[in-house]
Amino acid sequence: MKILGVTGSMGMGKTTICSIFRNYGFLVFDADLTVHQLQSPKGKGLYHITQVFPKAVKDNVLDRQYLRKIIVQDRQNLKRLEQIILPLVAKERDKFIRLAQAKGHQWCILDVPLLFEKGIDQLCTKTLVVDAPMAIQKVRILKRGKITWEQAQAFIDSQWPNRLKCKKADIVIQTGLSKAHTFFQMKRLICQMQKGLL
Ligand SMILES: CC(C)(COP(=O)(O)OP(=O)(O)OC[C@H]1O[C@@H](n2cnc3c(N)ncnc32)[C@H](O)[C@@H]1O)[C@@H](O)C(=O)NCCC(=O)NCCS
Ligand SMILES: Nc1ncnc2c1ncn2[C@@H]1O[C@H](COP(=O)(O)OP(=O)(O)OP(=O)(O)O)[C@@H](O)[C@H]1O
Repeated sequence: MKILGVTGSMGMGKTTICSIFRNYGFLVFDADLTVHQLQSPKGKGLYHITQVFPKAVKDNVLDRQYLRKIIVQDRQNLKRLEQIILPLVAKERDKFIRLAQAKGHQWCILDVPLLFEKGIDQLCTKTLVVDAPMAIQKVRILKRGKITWEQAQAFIDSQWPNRLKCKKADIVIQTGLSKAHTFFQMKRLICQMQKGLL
């Protein structure tokens, strides 16, 4: 089975293009969603977070706003959080890959924001980076209203710049124009994948 690693900075369009893959029947592993599941009240990560950040969990619920705040105050807190969560994400990802293989899929897709930073590209047959101009990225993030630009920058700065990722990737999908333009690029790519041309 071939593995396509999908990545890109915050708000570049990873979720959008992965939903196109799903619509075409591909199995997609979503690392951000897995993090959220691991941090849910019954998730395997919550207890460990409580040990390192006692104030971040109240009544068995993770206070995401508090964590975002302490990450902006001290970027080492993001590293500490990664040390707890990323090994658990890796276990879930490996399980997912084994399942996709057992189901006989030709390809499986890994949607992982830290694909290059954490060397997960080594597992992939091909890599894809989703890209858009930074001005568009900023508008998208602020439009969601979930986090401030200062908070967003703490995450963006801890990732490789998107232009570096684009240089390293086998495939780049541009999402700065219309959704129709994104869909057109995706349709061409999926056609190549299905025909075994990639
Ligand atoms: C700090 C937390 C609790 C904030 O939760 P919140 O719901 O507000 O944000 P969410 O998880 O939706 O992430 C927001 C954006 O930040 C990006 N992001 C999350 N963690 C990181 C990180 N360690 N480095 C760079 N970008 C990150 C996400 O890809 C997304 O684009 C959460 O992001 C977290 O637990 N991060 C650590 C886990 C991690 O490293 N995830 C990376 C993906 S494998
Ligand atoms: N041409 C386009 N292609 C893809 N997404 C677009 C396009 N135009 C606008 N968008 C919008 O950009 C927003 C960000 O996309 P998306 O949530 O897929 O990014 P993401 O990379 O998954 O972000 P994050 O890592 O922060 O979760 C979405 O609201 C999406 O609808």
